[in-house]
Amino acid sequence: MRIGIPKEIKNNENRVAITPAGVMTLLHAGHEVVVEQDAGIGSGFTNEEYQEAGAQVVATAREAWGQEMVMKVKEPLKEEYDYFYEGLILFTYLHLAAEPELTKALIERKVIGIAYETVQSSNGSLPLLTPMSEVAGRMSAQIGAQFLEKSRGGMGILLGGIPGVRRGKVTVIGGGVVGTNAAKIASGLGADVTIVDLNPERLRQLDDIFGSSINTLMSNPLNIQEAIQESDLVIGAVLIPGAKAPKLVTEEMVSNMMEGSVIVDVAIDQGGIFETTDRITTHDNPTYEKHGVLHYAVANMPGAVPRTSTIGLTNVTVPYALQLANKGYQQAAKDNEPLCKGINTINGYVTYKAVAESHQLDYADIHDLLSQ
Ligand SMILES: NC(=O)C1=CN([C@@H]2O[C@H](COP(=O)(O)OP(=O)(O)OC[C@H]3O[C@@H](n4cnc5c(N)ncnc54)[C@H](O)[C@@H]3O)[C@@H](O)[C@H]2O)C=CC1
Ligand SMILES: CC(=O)C(=O)O
Repeated sequence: MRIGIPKEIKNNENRVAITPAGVMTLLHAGHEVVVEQDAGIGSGFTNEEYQEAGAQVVATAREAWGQEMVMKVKEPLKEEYDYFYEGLILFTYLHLAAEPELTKALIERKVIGIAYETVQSSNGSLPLLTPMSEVAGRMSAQIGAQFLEKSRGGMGILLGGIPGVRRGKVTVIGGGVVGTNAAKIASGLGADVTIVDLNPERLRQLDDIFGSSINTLMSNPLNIQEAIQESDLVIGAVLIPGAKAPKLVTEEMVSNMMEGSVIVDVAIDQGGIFETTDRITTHDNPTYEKHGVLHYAVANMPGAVPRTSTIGLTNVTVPYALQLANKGYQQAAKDNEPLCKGINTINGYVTYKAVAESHQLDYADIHDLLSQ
């Protein structure tokens, strides 16, 4: 199969969908890889390294997009929809529940859209989301700590406090991969951390992992309201796979938060869990203020640490890309149920229920379509 790797064009998105090592893996299996010029530069991989690994380096995005399968990092932007064609296999983050126009474009052009974030193992884990959630979770505590500084717009709190001065309070809503990694870094910085989750079993696991160094709370509106009112930093880390994020924090709750406190809504890529995170921000202009609270809502946080993120991402995506390329997407999906769950659009149909529900579109069962 011929596999194209375009350069990412989102604001400050320096990741790339494949490393030279990944190119070699695909080449050894008999495939061809076409990389857009400078696609890897932001992650520290030169055109020469891709050529030495056996890739063809091309001058334009159109050439990279003109292959049988395209691997990317971020969901395509409007400028890229024009490259879609019937039968293209697009393997990337898609976050379609929060992207009505992209969903429409994929359906109209009959693209086979396979979303990294909905590839799901039988134990419910999301293997192609996990490494980026680890990165974003760790970053969220660092970023929150920075924006609490007075010069960055925050109230001037040091998360770890000092002897004689109280530590900062951090509430993390959602105790999965992002939440756990946020809590690790925040408690490492010395903050007083509370994790809120809906799943009692997950709360038990968190209690086993962290012991008495963090607090756990059952997710309900009252607990959330009380926890965030006294928090300096609140991190949004809830996910219902494939679905639009639930708005768990109302505007009224935000209006009762302390002046100069900070919200980092990591779940913004699925629409965000705060009523007040009503827009996506960029690395260039990452925050805005509402009700005296600083809001950070960047949807590609790992793009800021591209070297770590690209290697972490491609470690997990390349084995799946290899299956798609070796067998074709139909057989690969039939043989591998977790990969099958990644298929969100095919031949003009939406095959991920939560995406169809988000946009009131008809849903088609992928298994029925694959057996036709
Ligand atoms: N902004 C960015 O750059 C990035 C964003 N993300 C996003 O971060 C979000 C979280 O991802 P993961 O941690 O990997 O997901 P996960 O599936 O590991 O964790 C989600 C957690 O939310 C909990 N949850 C569900 N409903 C809840 C509720 N009503 N109240 C409290 N907790 C609830 C679940 O029990 C689970 O523990 C996703 O939207 C993901 O796409 C991930 C990486 C980068
Ligand atoms: C998960 C995602 O969308 C990202 O890493 O940018």
